[in-house]
Amino acid sequence: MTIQTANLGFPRIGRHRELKFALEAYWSGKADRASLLDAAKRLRAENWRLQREKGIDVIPSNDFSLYDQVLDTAVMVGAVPAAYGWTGGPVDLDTYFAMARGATGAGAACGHAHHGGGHGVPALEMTKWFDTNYHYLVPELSADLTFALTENRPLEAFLEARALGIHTRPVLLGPVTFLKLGKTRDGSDPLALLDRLLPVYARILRELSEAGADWVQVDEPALVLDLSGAERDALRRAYAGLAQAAPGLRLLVATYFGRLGDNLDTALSLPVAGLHVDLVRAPDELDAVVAKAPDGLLLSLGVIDGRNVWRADLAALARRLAPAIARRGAGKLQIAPSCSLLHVPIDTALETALDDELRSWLAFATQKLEEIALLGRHAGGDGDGLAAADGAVGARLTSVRVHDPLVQGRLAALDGAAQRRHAPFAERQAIQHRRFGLPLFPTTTIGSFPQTADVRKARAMHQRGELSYADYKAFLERETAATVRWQEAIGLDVLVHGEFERNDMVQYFGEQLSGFAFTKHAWVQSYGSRCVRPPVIYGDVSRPNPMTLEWWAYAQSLTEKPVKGMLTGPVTILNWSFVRDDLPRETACRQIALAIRDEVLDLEKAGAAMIQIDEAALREGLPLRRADWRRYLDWAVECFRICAGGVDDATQIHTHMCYSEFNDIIEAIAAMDADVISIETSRSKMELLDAFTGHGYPNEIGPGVYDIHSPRIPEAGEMHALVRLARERLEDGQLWVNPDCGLKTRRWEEVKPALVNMVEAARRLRGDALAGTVTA
Ligand SMILES: Nc1nc2c(c(=O)[nH]1)N[C@@H](CNc1ccc(C(=O)N[C@@H](CCC(=O)N[C@@H](CCC(=O)N[C@@H](CCC(=O)O)C(=O)O)C(=O)O)C(=O)O)cc1)CN2
Ligand code: MET
Ligand SMILES: [Zn+2]
Repeated sequence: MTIQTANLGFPRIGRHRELKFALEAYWSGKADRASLLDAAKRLRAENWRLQREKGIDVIPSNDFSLYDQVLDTAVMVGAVPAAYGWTGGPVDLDTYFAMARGATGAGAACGHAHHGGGHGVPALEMTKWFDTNYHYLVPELSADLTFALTENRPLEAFLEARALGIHTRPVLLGPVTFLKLGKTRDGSDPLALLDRLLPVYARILRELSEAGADWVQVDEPALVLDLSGAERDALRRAYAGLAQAAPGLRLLVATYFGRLGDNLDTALSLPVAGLHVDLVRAPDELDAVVAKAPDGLLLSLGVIDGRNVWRADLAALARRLAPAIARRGAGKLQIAPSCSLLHVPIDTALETALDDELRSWLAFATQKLEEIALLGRHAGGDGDGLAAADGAVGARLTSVRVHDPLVQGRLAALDGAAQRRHAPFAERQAIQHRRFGLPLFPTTTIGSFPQTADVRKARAMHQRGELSYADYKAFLERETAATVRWQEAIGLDVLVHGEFERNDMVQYFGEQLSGFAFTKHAWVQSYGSRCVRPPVIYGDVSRPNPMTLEWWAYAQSLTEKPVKGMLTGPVTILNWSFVRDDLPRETACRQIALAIRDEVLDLEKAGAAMIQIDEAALREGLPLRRADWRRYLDWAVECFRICAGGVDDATQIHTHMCYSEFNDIIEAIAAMDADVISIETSRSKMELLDAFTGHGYPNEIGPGVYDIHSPRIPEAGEMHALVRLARERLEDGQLWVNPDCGLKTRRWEEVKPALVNMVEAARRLRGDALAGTVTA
């Protein structure tokens, strides 16, 4: 028995990151508009052909984007804020990129900044797409916004595919999720705009139908979130309207990233022709969905994991699906990935440096298409035809490479003591203040300094064997030394080594830990043209050798000032890696925590007096449903404490978090008990600090005063004013002065004057404090 197969979306960056290079060439003025659009068109064609070749019956279109699909939707419906100077009609490319990345006064796209735009227009705010490491641009809405169709992009994509002989199912971001992801400047409810938005969607659907589309995929991942009654009503109202938009056109509502849970009845009651469910995140929902779905509803079963890289156990899946098929009939079902394949790399075949065994365990987007096709052909059977394909799955679970008795023993012996610093914070603080003798408002940075083209080039040459390790190391030492001297010269109080040796704050550690595999070409889009290669955790994790020690020691040897040891924390490493599916996440995280603890203790032994453990992704890893928060936060905080718990009271533990909102989780942040936390606050004008004030947060805090996502250089006066706002909320003795985040994506020309100004701001603050001019 065969079942129809479908895909929800394919990575758009390109096998060799063609889109990244085309975008960056365009932004830098090295290539023109036509060559960018041409590169994009070639990528779309390549993706459609691949999906057809692999045997996918239902192929998506309009899953491509030059920058971000949420931005595309905003632009399509005319949600372009006045600041961008758009006056109607199709939104041109430079306005589009100005919304994505900001623009300088001349109206040209700015340097390599992704975000923020000097004197011209700032970019839209950017934030995490659900619980992924993909970032979308936040639609800026207002109560008086009138929507208008600027250009029917889904229609263009549909016609483009048809010209290649491929009949596609266009993808739209659903109106309710779109509004829910947006923000209104006036604080009004974005969903109040729904009735004005629906006619635009209706017109898009009508035009698609007239052009010959028979199905449209409408993504409503909001259905896996905690929804209010009003939000559920909005969904019902939206689809009651859209279902009437075009006679004969069928809508499939796609949900993903979690269980429907208490939204299941709402989802099943929408007057649409199809519903997609994520059966990887919510395997237990299959029975309920099948039992409750109205007879005529097409169910798209998301059984191939769109968020992870492991080969699926197809025989087991076929067996699991058999009862559903028997009950509903193959004609009313589709086999699909759990979500768009945007979040996985493109093809394992490029990973020629991985050993064959490991590679045989992996499925990237291309292999997932094959899995979907295979399952579609054999579903409903006894799985016999699939047994051969699954050899790799069994081999992985039992492989000796995966299991390390030493790690397991260490984990079993772990008790609460590992997590406890000796003295409470107040006592540690006194000891540390005596040890360091820092001034009030000590200045520091978050870790990385500019990753210039030269630094990346040297690393690439070293990897290709064109630069010896000795020469590469000497090069990095020169960069590090120059950066340490410069920090000293401008009068920063606490220095960093600059992270020049790191390709990425997660991958760098993944490459040195046992139990991790790393890839050469397995890029995944993070935002716009920026990509990451998430390491793959396949086995028990340990740290065979120190990972950062020599870089820290080298930097510290050059100065009397404290240089922070710089580590990425276990929760962030976990959240930004592909993780094992044969072990609970929290267990994998504890293993990483023990490895980082080893590094912390080695750094301390070598003399590091301050050690920063970055947990940039701790807040972002928060489960989508509030009911799941407590459990996650408990083990996430425990893991951080395992890293930090072994050090002396005189050793100062720092942590850093960015893009974070803390109100909901401030108690967990306090429970981490880092001596100093640096956070992103400059754009929110210190409002973020209210969370810390309201709860009487006792430890030290460095609220970011320099928005590193923008090429703009802040004045000393502005930063001084920001810290004055912070002083209204916190004690002087608690406050540090630092940027929002690392400086790796910035240029030296921006960083140098900005940090000089930051040091000047701290000097003025010390003057204020002496003069007692500001009440604390
Ligand atoms: N993992 C992760 N997630 C994160 C962040 C982060 O820093 N890391 N920050 C937040 C924002 N996300 C970000 C994601 C990526 C980048 C970023 O800068 N990515 C770089 C790649 C970084 C990298 O891995 N660099 C490698 C490889 C560089 C490269 O492309 N080399 C060329 C060759 C270059 C040459 O020959 O000159 C090649 O391989 O083709 C290196 O430096 O070694 C990019 O897309 O350009 C920044 C922020 C949230 N999530
Ligand atoms: N230490 C890291 C850096 O400065 C922290 C970055 S958080 C995304 O780059
Ligand atoms: Zn950061």
